[in-house]
Amino acid sequence: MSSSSMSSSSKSTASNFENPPPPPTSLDLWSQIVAEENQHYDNQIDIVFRRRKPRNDPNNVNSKNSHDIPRRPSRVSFADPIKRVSWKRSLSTRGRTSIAVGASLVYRPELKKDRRKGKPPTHPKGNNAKPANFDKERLYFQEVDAFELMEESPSPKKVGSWIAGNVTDDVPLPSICSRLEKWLHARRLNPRSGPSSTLSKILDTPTMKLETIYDRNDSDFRLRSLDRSEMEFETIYDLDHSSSDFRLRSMDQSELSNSQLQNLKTRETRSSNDAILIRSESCEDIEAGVKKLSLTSTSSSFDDHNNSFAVLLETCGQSAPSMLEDLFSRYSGSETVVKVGEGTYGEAFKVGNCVCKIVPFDGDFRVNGEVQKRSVELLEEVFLSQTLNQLRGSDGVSNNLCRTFIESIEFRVCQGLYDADLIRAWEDWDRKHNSENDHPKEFPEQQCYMVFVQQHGGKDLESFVLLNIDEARTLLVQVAAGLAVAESAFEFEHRDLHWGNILVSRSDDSATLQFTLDGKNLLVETYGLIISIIDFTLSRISTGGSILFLDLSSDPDLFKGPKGDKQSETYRRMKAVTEDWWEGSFPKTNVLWLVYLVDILLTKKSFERTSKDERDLRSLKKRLDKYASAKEAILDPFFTNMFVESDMA
Ligand SMILES: Nc1ncnc2c1ncn2[C@@H]1O[C@H](COP(=O)(O)OP(=O)(O)OP(=O)(O)O)[C@@H](O)[C@H]1O
Repeated sequence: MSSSSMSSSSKSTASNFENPPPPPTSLDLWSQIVAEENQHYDNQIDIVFRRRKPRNDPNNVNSKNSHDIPRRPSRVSFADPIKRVSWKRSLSTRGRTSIAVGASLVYRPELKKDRRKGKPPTHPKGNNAKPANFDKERLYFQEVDAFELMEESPSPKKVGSWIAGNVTDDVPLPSICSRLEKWLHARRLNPRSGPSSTLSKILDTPTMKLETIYDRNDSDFRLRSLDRSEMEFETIYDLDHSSSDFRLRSMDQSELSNSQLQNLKTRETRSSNDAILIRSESCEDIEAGVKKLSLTSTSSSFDDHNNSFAVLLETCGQSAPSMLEDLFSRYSGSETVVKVGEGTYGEAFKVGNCVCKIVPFDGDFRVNGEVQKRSVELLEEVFLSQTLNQLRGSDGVSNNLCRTFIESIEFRVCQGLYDADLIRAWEDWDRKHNSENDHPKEFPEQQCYMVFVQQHGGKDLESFVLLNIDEARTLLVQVAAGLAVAESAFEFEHRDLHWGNILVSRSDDSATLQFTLDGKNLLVETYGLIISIIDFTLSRISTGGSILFLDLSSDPDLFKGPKGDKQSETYRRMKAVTEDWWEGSFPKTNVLWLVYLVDILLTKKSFERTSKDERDLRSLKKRLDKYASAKEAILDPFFTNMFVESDMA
């Protein structure tokens, strides 16, 4: 990273704090608390760098063309000096984490250095970070809760200082009084105030309808304390879907693999005999939900972790993790498994007609130089993918439909070793492409994986060879129309639409593709190309009940990429547009990625084109600047000329 890019980035950060975003008007107290928390956490934060490596793909003819600009320099990770890493995404500070959960979660503090929202950390990086001090932290949260108890008890009117401006003084506060509870209460009254929370999302999300109970003595649910001897094979999260309540049952040891048993034993021992039950039930009373989650009383951070793990399992329709081998054999048939790509977190394998993206999670060691994702983060990615799946229309008639977002076929929690076929596929790919990821044979037997089974979307744009301007144009129109549809349906913003996240495949099946935008149909020419958008890690979406987003303000390095590099400039432009308030809806970010895409086509991809084609692309880029959303952009003549048919005015 050049020092000039560093300084420009820090300048932009400073100005953002001088001019805070307007919408969350009542966050003063919140900011104070976060600031105080950050002080307490400063010593625990560690920066690692999320990599998007430049590929040395010998088949990538584009890398040899005259339009190429030099690859951005890689830099060395603090975590593993052998690995190349890029400036991109130091998502060790991944923000799609609940404030509420984050405040209590310290179950692996040596790894999770900065899980809270707020200002970028100013602490020492990497190995210089000091070890966590849990006593201080415990004391701090006790103080915070004690303070709020005092504040609430005498007069509910004091809530005015906490809740956003449109909340009246006569709203009674719930008797429960942790920071989390009060925040959730405020959020219910004013859903747009304050940062969002995974936990509240789980409680709020209408599609999930779940309730979590930590009551080991509640006879209604036939739960009881398990004694030590039973803990050998207890609490396997076996959720009996045949009854209205899911019931926990003991599973026989023979039903589980050794690794599953060991892992579950470990989890349960950590939970100190608390049984966890998940019921499929609407959660109408947020306070009741909060009470039951009870983050402040008896439950430990391990409970929270186990809770999201259990919810993740339930969301995937599982009672216990599967073996990778079993999952893959369901899809592969007689075909061999082939690795098709890798990302910072995921390894993608083609199996039959699908791609399985395997993401290790919840382990307490780094993978590919990164802190592993946690159950709760995967849960949100699953929600997000499920929501985007709805655009495919399988849930019935809708006003907004498209097939541009990769289809998620199944989500599966797995555990155990990579089997021989997967190892072979991984090593084959490594020989050809020189993998930058850790060899999966190093992973322990207890390692958990989230497997996203997806439609095979083809090759990413970085390595795909475009033949002519028609292919470039259909690519642009499909991306723009897809974004417009998702924007309209779910206020969706991708926020990371670089050329590794756009997949391209050739197909003679469909000369045209239909999009439905606000009830109006439009048909676009494909010229034999089908585009699929992947990787929703940074995306923002509104599911109706909740907003899922990644708080990039806690990831300052994302904005420190090389000056002049189109991708890093796009992150910086997004930051300027959002004013670092990532929860907000800013469809302009989609337009910024369209601009990036035009730039990429002009400067990094070679295909048959005339100078008029280049002029057209350049003037499109100029016009894009004035559009506030993909929905506006799609009405540009560059795109409408590609419509074969359209109901749109
Ligand atoms: N459905 C798919 N079809 C075909 N290839 C895919 C698919 N999903 C992923 N890939 C390949 O795997 C690569 C990595 O996938 P992806 O970007 O989703 O992983 P990631 O770990 O989330 O990456 P990132 O580093 O951006 O976080 C992609 O660039 C692509 O080449």
